[in-house]
Amino acid sequence: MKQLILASQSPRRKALLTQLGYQFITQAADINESVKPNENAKDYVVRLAIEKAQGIMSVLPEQKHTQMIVLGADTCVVLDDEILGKPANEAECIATLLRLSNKEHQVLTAIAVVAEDQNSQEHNNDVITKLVETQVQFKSLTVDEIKAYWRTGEPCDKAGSYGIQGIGGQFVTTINGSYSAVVGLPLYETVQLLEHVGLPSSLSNA
Ligand SMILES: Cc1cn([C@H]2C[C@H](O)[C@@H](COP(=O)(O)OP(=O)(O)OP(=O)(O)O)O2)c(=O)[nH]c1=O
Repeated sequence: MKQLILASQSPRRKALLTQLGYQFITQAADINESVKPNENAKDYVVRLAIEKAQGIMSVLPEQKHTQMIVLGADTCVVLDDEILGKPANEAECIATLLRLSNKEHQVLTAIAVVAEDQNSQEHNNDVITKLVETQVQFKSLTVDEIKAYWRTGEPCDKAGSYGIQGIGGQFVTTINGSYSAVVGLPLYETVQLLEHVGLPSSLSNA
């Protein structure tokens, strides 16, 4: 038997994985999200996705007849090679959204799947990853508009201070890439990785 665990506290990731028809449980991974010196954005999101998945795998109790499979993900917004994180307060939200205003930025989402190696005594678990990059173009924003957006409460827990799936969707003029990746979990790539570790999608006969 296999048990899938989503290493996330994000309601959006939970909803997206549910949308695919997978049975899973969630467990929030508590990791240090600071960027390492000289670490680029792509390396950063991949490292965090792996650390979230491995962090949960390392605290799971061993099950005799069940193989544990943990999925972790991380999303960040990048403008001119700079990572724009979640806003700590209104001023940071305003500063971030003014920078995104009338420009194109990148949203990077990495996913990592760690599958328990039941034959190994040393916990040599396999890790596989995917990185998805999406280009997002914003309309021009005014400070008043951004202040009103902050008051909705939507930006506070979102990378780049906006949610494309919510009220913030009206800022986006075009997107080139994966919508689900911007929200937090790329559906196509998630199925690819899960199928690779023996968890077929609900549409597969495998
Ligand atoms: C750009 C963008 C980000 N986001 C979200 C996705 C992520 O949940 C969040 C980025 O933070 P993450 O650190 O990737 O995830 P999280 O802290 O919400 O959850 P966990 O680490 O437990 O998995 O921003 C949106 O919901 N919509 C958007 O349009």
